Amino acid sequence: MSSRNAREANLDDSQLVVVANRLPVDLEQLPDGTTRWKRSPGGLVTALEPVLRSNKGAWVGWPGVADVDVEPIVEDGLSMYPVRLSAQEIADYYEGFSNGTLWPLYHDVVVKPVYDRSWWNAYVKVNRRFAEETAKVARPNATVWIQDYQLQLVPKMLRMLRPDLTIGFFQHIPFPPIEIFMQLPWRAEIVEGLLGADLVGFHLPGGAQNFLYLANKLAGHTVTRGQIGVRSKFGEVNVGFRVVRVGAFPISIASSEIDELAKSKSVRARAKQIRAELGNPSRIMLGVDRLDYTKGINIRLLALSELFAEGRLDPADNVFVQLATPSRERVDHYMQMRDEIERNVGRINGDYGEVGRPVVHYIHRPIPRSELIAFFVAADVMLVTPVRDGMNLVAKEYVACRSDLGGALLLSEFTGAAMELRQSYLVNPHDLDGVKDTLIEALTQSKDEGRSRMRALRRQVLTHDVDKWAKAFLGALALPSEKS
Ligand SMILES: O=P(O)(O)OC[C@H]1O[C@H](O[C@H]2O[C@H](CO)[C@@H](O)[C@H](O)[C@H]2O)[C@H](O)[C@@H](O)[C@@H]1O
Ligand SMILES: Nc1ccn([C@@H]2O[C@H](COP(=O)(O)OP(=O)(O)O)[C@@H](O)[C@H]2O)c(=O)n1
Repeated sequence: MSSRNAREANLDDSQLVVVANRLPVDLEQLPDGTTRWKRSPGGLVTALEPVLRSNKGAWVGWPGVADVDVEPIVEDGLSMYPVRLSAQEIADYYEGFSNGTLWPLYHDVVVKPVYDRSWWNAYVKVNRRFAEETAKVARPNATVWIQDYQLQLVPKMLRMLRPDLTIGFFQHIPFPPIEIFMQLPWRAEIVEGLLGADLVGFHLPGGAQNFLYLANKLAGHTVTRGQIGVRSKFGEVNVGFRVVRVGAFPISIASSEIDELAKSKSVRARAKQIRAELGNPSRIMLGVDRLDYTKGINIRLLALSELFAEGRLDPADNVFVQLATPSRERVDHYMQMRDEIERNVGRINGDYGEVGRPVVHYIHRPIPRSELIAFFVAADVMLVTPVRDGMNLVAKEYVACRSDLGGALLLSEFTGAAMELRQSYLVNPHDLDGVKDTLIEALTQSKDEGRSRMRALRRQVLTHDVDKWAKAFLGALALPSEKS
């Protein structure tokens, strides 16, 4: 990594500043006391890192560990400005309010959100720190792009500190139905916080529409009435002398880069080797997720175990590989879910595996990108079964890897990706019989059916990449916003 201290660099970069809870790299403290940087988990980083590197911008975020002072660094044209968080702030702001309150609330209250006033106070305090750090880094009249639910108060706080800036906000998780959002004791503060931006973006028109309604109901502003489109027909909120635009911008991946990587000889060879290592089964099923209760991993396991039990799938000839990145490991619901998943993996292998031939292969650690791509190339059916997901980039990555037009994508209707990937095998993850039947359909599809579906899916993913997403958002942010 060719890095140098950002303060020594010519800071031409602070014209575009991304502000996100995490930096794209996490500082890892090794047992011998030394440290090294590793890639941060999750789709936000997957999507934004290539955009920012090519724009030579700056990134303000937490370096992933508590109580460390890290100097700003420049790496391959990207300047990174670490925000220090204490262990208590991580517990209250990140694990608490962000992931114990907002995450479940915004994901259809799939587990019960906790409303804790001290977590809220920490959220306000940390959001203020992010706003202050950003105010120091951004050049005069710069564009600042704030990311996600952890930082919803930053737009307003930053506008108060730096009225010269153009401020965009993008929400990477679903924006919930109004009646669910109304549970939040601090609902008006969140809506007011977001309205500090010039443009508030969501993956789907539905989320944008919900927010527009709340801007009127909770904050009392006048708003436009028409239906919001995809990258078009933005809604508008009149906030004093300003107009705040509201729009839908479905995020994506660096499609051609992944397509190229997946076509490489080394990845093809590794995919073959993976199949051989798995005992050359006739079908490989794959799941790739952060270990999160929204991802519906247990639904897959349950569907599989019932199909084995009913004799509709032969455990001697079908394997399932679940690659799971550790995530939010100190949050209660995540600990419970991990225990449950690991119990189920053990049970299925106990019931249907043989010595040296498990039916479920479960990896709970991050794996290198090229290895992940080889798994996508090897998989006959990709299982993406979240009960709710903002987008789900994994589904798009799988499609980008299948230039051979092989494979099948089984996709939950409750992901943002389902709006675009209509030719996948769509399922309602709450309907277990439906999931089982559709899985059998995907496993037994004819070659022609599979090729025709994959061709259509690839057309979508390759023509709508992350660059298009960023350009659409930044283009809308650059539109003049004075009241006419
Ligand atoms: O930072 P963590 O707490 O470890 O979590 C990782 C990221 O998870 C979430 O990702 C979301 O963004 C994706 C890209 O837009 C989207 O495809 C996915 O549906 C979302 O769940 C979270 O929103 C990020 O802030 C986290 O960094
Ligand atoms: N074991 C895993 C699982 C996911 N990932 C990556 O993490 C990202 C997950 O993004 P996503 O949009 O599907 O979901 P979130 O984790 O952001 O909620 C994708 O880019 C995956 O390729 C990984 O690198 N290793």
